[in-house]
Amino acid sequence: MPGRRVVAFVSAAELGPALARLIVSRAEKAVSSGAPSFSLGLSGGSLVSILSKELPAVPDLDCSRWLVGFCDERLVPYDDPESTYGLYKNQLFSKLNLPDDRILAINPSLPVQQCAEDYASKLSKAFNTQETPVFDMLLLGMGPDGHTCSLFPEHPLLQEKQKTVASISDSPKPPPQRVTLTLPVVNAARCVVFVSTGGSKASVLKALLEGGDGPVLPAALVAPTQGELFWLVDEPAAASLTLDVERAGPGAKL
Ligand SMILES: O=C1O[C@H](COP(=O)(O)O)[C@@H](O)[C@H](O)[C@H]1O
Repeated sequence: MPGRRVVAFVSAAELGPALARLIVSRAEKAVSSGAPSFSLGLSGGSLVSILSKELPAVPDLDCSRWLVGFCDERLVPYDDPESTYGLYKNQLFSKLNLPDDRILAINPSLPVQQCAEDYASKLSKAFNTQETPVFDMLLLGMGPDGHTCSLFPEHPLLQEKQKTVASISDSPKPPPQRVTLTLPVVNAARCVVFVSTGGSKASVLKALLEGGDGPVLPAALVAPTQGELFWLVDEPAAASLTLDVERAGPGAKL
């Protein structure tokens, strides 16, 4: 795929600081271009601990102009260990100078469909548009089944073209009720970064990046129309790949 960069790091410990540098560089680019904010969409899962370790370690990081949303979220109270917002609030946001009103979170007390509509209207307001919001950067994970956000293999939500945010009540990965950005929003972003680490991702990563039998995996449908696409992986995840992969050393700047 033209423009896609697949970058392999020896370990997740080397990948983390490079990811933090990439976020900071795109934040500086957005802010210096005169944009009112740097809009960043976070995913849950393994990204929570990577970001919670790496971002607070960036010297003098100024997040006062960041606008942070969620690529997907589980419909559980904030104090539930499955709440992505709850995890970031405790592990990351409390360590950054990120004002509360710059964080766009779901309202988990609403029924799931209303919750998705409510989150969509928060995005519309924050991005000041009735059209597709364009995030400066989205950070995505990929499950071992090839799902990303809460977009699962062979699920009808993969066909969603109108909504910016959708609800799902039958997520194959618990908890079953979630809200998720849709593919049109993901593919409108200026920069999309997948982070995939560990040997459990090796076979799906190969199928996804090199093609394979079976239905198209949700993560393979991520192809930003104008933006950059990065796959940051560690050696265990990259172990089965035969395509050309950039090898990055410590201190790599992307
Ligand atoms: O359930 C989810 O899983 C994916 C992938 O998580 P990972 O731990 O395999 O990286 C995550 O991106 C998504 O936000 C989350 O809701």
